[in-house]
Amino acid sequence: MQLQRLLSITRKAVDEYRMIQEGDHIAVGISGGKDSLTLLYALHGLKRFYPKHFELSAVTVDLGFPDFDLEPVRALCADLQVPYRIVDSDIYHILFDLRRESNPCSLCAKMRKGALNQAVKEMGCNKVAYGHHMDDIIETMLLSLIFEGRFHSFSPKTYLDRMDLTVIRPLMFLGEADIVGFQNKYQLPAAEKKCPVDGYTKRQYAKELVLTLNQEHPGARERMFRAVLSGNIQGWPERFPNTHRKKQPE
Ligand SMILES: Nc1ncnc2c1ncn2[C@@H]1O[C@H](COP(=O)(O)OP(=O)(O)OP(=O)(O)O)[C@@H](O)[C@H]1O
Repeated sequence: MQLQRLLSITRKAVDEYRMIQEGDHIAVGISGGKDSLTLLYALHGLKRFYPKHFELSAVTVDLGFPDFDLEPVRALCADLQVPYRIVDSDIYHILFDLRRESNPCSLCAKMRKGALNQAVKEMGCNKVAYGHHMDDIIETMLLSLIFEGRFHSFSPKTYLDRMDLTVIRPLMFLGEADIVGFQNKYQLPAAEKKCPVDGYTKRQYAKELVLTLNQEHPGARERMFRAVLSGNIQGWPERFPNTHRKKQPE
């Protein structure tokens, strides 16, 4: 995928869900993986021509995984002239050495988000951007259906009251395959994942389920995504379709 296409699809999400306002300071949450590095490129590119001016920073909560090297990410941020902060944490040590958790994902996410939001606030940002994409949204919807008995997925834009911080997900219209294509084309320095439970999670199960459903019923993946968009899911903001590239009110 070309940078131009990435920017166009990102802009569609940003416009239609009014993710960015004049004067925003947005922190990109960087895990080191392909999604968040693609997001960094997307927002860095958008910043150059988007009519609403915003500041961009980047932050990683270092979970403390052995041999996890963030130097290439640091170099990329320096190259793009995006201020970058690494926050050290003991999350790996707590989960895998002390507690020996067999299902560490939800506790890990909770601790990581706490540390990330705190750092973002300290950096003076009012928004934090996550690299979640279309397939993440579909998989989360399926997991919610199967395990919680409700039609739900995370929202494109969420205001966190207690933190006075807004979470945005500008890659929501981008499929994972497009991100892999972008990563390969632009040689993104994605850090190798070291998580012991990778590949054995419920999310992996949902990923494989979507793949199978889509193979057996071509187009099912897109139809599920459309259902999410039009599903009046609790907590989702109003969508302004086709406002893409049209002038928006302040
Ligand atoms: N350690 C972290 N520090 C900062 N931000 C993070 C961290 N981990 C995750 N994030 C943010 O949360 C998003 C979703 O996290 P998740 O663990 O689902 O990532 P992922 O799907 O593996 O994406 P990626 O390819 O970016 O690792 C990431 O895209 C990123 O924006």
